Amino acid sequence: MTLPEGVVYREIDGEERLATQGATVYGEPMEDGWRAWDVRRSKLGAMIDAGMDTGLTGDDGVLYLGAANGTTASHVADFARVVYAVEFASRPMGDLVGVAESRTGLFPLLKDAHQPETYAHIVEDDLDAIVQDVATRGQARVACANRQFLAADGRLLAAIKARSEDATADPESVFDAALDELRTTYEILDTHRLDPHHADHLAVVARPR
Ligand SMILES: C[S@@+](CC[C@H](N)C(=O)[O-])C[C@H]1O[C@@H](n2cnc3c(N)ncnc32)[C@H](O)[C@@H]1O
Repeated sequence: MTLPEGVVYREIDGEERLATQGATVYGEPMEDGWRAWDVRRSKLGAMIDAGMDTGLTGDDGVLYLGAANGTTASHVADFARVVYAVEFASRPMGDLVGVAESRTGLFPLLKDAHQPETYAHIVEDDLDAIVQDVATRGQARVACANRQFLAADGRLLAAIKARSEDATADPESVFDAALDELRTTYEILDTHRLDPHHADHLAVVARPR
């Protein structure tokens, strides 16, 4: 497995953990400036830990959709060149702004990921990756609407939460429908169920068509 530069496995508190270097954010164990990246609390962390090829190399340009209070976005900002972190709820945004204070490449944007035109003047083009974890209805639609920011060889790294689309439907049929919609805009490179840490979530790696 190739980890992005700036992401390592190392022993923290006597346990081999995925880790990045930066200021603490959510009370995660730390050692020598390295922060344990809790894969139970981070879908991208779980994707990397599962050995998925994310295409991230370190020093990446990233658009993060659904940044919440910055648990995962902070780890990405520890190794990426720039992270545009979109979140539409004001409460987690307050925390995210605090997280960005110690990370010069992290730009919190209080925006709706369904409306990329409202941040297209801020976010640069030709980004290396879109990390998406919006856990809301229309997850494939969000990914397709934001494709414009990706470089031709960029990667969509999305976590699709079945229950956010339909709480009663069989997750597999929800995932099939989401993948079909994604295929209108992306070529699917890999998928992986994130159970048990993230129940009924499908991780997707894709590139623009
Ligand atoms: C599961 S949480 C994200 C957790 C975060 N990715 C992490 O690992 O630290 C989903 C977040 O997406 C946000 N969200 C949902 N729909 C959104 C939208 N249309 N635009 C922006 N943010 C959205 C929610 O407010 C919530 O904070």
